[in-house]
Amino acid sequence: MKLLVTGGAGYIGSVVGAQLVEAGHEVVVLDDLSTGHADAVPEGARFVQGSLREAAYGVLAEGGFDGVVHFAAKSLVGESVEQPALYWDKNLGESLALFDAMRRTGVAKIVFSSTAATYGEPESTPILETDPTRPTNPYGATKLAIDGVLTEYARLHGFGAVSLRYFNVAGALGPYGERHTVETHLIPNVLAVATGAREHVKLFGDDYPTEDGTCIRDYVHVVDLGNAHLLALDCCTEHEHRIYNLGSGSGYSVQQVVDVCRQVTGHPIPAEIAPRRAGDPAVLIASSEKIQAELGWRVERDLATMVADAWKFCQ
Ligand SMILES: NC(=O)c1ccc[n+]([C@@H]2O[C@H](COP(=O)([O-])OP(=O)(O)OC[C@H]3O[C@@H](n4cnc5c(N)ncnc54)[C@H](O)[C@@H]3O)[C@@H](O)[C@H]2O)c1
Ligand SMILES: O=c1ccn([C@@H]2O[C@H](COP(=O)(O)OP(=O)(O)O[C@H]3O[C@H](CO)[C@H](O)[C@H](O)[C@H]3O)[C@@H](O)[C@H]2O)c(=O)[nH]1
Repeated sequence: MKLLVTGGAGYIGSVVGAQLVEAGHEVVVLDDLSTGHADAVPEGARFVQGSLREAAYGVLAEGGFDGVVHFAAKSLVGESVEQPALYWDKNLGESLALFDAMRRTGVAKIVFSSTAATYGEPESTPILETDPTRPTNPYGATKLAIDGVLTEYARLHGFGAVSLRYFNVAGALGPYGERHTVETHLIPNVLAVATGAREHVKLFGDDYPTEDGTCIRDYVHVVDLGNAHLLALDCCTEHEHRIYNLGSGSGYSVQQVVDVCRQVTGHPIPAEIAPRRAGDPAVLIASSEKIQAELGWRVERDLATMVADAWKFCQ
């Protein structure tokens, strides 16, 4: 397939872009480099620098595209609370420009990066796709709105769309990995202590109603996540919008993640208990049974592998 990969200079887009190239697809990356890096664009992909609003139509109008894999977004929860209008404009507004460009150029197939943040604070775990969606921050609200637009565009314009709701993505694929200038994610922050870039890691809260008092999350290896995209591309069916959770179904506490990082790196990684981070749910675990049953997706890499691969990447 000839695919437009938006956000292919970012963390997940560069890894999955590399997997798409490896699988034999022709990949064109569109990225404005707002949080990505030009040298992260996967080898073998063509790179167009620009925003979705400025450049998506021009690229798709070249012709020959079979589909779009849409990673481009702003995704810092705290920033979204401080600047909600920026998130509505950049996430929903720019996605609408992309979908309009697809409609005008007759490209109907799309796989979209949705998020666990669309669910908000869960009533029960593991979280099912049919559970209530009550985002607790503008980031999650913009992603939920884009999911809603895709449902309508499938019905009204014949899009064949798949939204993948990622839980906590971690790990790397060789030279492609996570290097955000503003890093909020746990594993890269913990590993930054082992590389010497930070003195210690802060653990945000140890008084949650969990066994060790720290938050529990469901981590999924970015390569397993990429495999789900390959399967999703093959199941995009006109007039249909499917939504799948992507997680491992297992939860690890912040404290357990730090312990795995200590084992993998052999570094003591000093940690300091800090106040809770606003808006963090105590436990987020996905049920990924739907994508397993319908597409045959399987998790093949465990937390130690995610940490080991991220560690190789950041050394
Ligand atoms: N990292 C996670 O754990 C996680 C979890 C759930 C969902 N997601 C979603 O996955 C996607 C990728 O996340 P990531 O961690 O790789 O983020 P990232 O910031 O590393 O990558 C996003 C890329 O999109 C580009 N971009 C942003 N807005 C753009 C625009 N309007 N036009 C063109 N390019 C633009 C950025 O420059 C960057 O290269 C995002 O949609 C994010 O919301 C990530
Ligand atoms: O330096 C840090 C960083 C994180 N944490 C804790 O580690 C856990 C995981 O935090 P991350 O920031 O790595 O991930 P989140 O669970 O907050 O966020 C993930 O899930 C969200 C949905 O809830 C969004 O989808 C988001 O993009 C995705 O990264 C949280 O309890 C957080 O408080 C720390 O203790 N110290």
